[in-house]
Amino acid sequence: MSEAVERHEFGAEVGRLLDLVVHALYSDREIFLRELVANAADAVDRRRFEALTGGAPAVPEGAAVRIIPDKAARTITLSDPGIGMSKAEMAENLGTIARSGTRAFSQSLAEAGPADRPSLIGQFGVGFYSAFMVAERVEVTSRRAGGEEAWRWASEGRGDYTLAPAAREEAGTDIVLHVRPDAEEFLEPIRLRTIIRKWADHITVPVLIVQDGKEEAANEGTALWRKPKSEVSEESYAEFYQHLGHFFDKPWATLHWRAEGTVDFHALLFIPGMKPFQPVEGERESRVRLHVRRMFITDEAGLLPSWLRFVHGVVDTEDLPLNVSREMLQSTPVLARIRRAVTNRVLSELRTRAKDAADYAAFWENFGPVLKEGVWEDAEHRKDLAALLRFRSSAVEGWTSLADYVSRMKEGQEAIYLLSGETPEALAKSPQLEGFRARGVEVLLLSDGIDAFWPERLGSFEDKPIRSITQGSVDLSGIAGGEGAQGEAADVSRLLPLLRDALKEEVSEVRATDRLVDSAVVLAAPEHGPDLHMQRLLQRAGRGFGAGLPVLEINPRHALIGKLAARAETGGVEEAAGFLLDLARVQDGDSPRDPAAFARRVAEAFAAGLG
Ligand SMILES: Nc1ncnc2c1ncn2[C@@H]1O[C@H](COP(=O)(O)OP(=O)(O)OP(=O)(O)O)[C@@H](O)[C@H]1O
Repeated sequence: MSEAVERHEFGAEVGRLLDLVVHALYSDREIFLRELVANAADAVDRRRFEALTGGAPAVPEGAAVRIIPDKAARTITLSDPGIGMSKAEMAENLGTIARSGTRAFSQSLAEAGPADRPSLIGQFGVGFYSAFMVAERVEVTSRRAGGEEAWRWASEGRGDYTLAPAAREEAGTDIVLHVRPDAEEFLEPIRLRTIIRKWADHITVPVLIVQDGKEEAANEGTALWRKPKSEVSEESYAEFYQHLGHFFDKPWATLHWRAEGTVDFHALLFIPGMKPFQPVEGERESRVRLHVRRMFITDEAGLLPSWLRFVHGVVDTEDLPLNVSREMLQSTPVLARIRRAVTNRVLSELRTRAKDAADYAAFWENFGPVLKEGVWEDAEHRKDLAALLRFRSSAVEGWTSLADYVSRMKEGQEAIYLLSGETPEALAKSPQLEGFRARGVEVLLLSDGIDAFWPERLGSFEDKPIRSITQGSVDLSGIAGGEGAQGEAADVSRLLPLLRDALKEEVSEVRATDRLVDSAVVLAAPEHGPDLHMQRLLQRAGRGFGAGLPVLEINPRHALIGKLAARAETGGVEEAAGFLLDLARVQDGDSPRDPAAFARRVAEAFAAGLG
């Protein structure tokens, strides 16, 4: 080994990951080619874009990814004139795992069925390592576009890799795979061509297989989105969709159209039929790809608002110059027009599909929470989005819409009521619902994180105000039908001031309520300001201070309150006051202020009850 060769350990997780990739995906080994060709084509696209913006020398005429199998040497070489990698980039990109750890990957691998496994490689950004499924040694020689030196990275896929100075005339990357004895099938040009056809046909950079000095195109490279709809089969759409987003199912919706007029573009968009393994919530920006006259420009043009970031696809326009710069992408009215058109088209598709409740539910369960973000942050589309929302409800099974809720509202009911919290199961059992149930008034049950936020922004639907039932006092007396709370109400006029006094540090008000039936107490939020769920979120974020104190509501028809009201004459309700507050907290899924003391008291009471 020459002195210039540096030996490096892999980042801590790489070794284990390599092992996982090589063994778990053995039967899908052919995807190594898809991954390496996709990386090479990406590198060409990236160089093209950097050249436009002045950073890198232009991509040479006739740029292509070349695959060169050599039976005698038992190697496969992939060569691309792309952006290349500097020494530091090689160490970073090929020696560590940037995006996600081994644990997340192996967990997903364990959960996924065999058919789904190949797509995980792409989703976790570990495609390069799939080379070791077929190679016992991998050498990567690369020269960064704009750089002077070339470096060679080499590894046998065990604990370490080496980096050494190398030579390469032009910018780009060569990857040499020393094929394992059990993977010789991949030295056959025919086998390679079949794999490219299957996995990489849509790659717009030409992919050539080189044999005996002759080059043969392996991919069709037609831009699928520019073909007329009638010429594209469902399978081609599905393949392209799978290739784009590393999916393995069928898209829930395929939108393929050509816009002509004020702005000219082709678009092919997919709404996935499944949630990606990487939570959508993590990534905020739309990754729809922008092409100009077929050529890939960027996937960071924000072609859709972030609340539609689950949509994948391509928009290809004639109306931008090929040398569009980053600054221009931000300011050009052409893109603003495309954005508007594309957003509206997706919304109209959702509206149409929402007419079939079962079909729409499949979409809603995957991406509903993301769509709700739009109600919160996008004033322009808020109204449209409100009609697309779906909810669990205290009155009906399955999903329901705001329009359906309004159609079921009772005579005299003024508002759309909702309750938000952590899980649908806990919400359905909440004592907050008792009075509403007794009067037959429906309440929408919301359990996504974003639900604490958007209802306030929407404010109303079809002129009916939207109200959280944990906020302020709720007056249900004007609603027709349902008798509400039964039984005699105790006189709590003496009890209330005593409770207020005992709890003055902890609640802003204590009052009688008729919204309870079986429970003795319940907490509510003050009329103005955040509702209870929001208060809890604020508290957890360490911002409870601004949230204000809750209101304690007591049920004068409950035996416990009746007995305390009688005791109020003689005093001694301070201790009971704390207990009532704890009781209300526990009902909402919070901890009592002193859990041990609370538990002791409940045990004593239970024992007394046993006689
Ligand atoms: N031929 C290449 N030319 C330039 N850079 C490359 C090349 N191949 C790989 N890289 C770099 O190495 C990184 C790691 O590649 P890998 O396939 O493991 O993950 P990824 O490409 O980030 O993920 P995904 O394949 O899911 O998009 C790439 O992001 C890229 O920066």
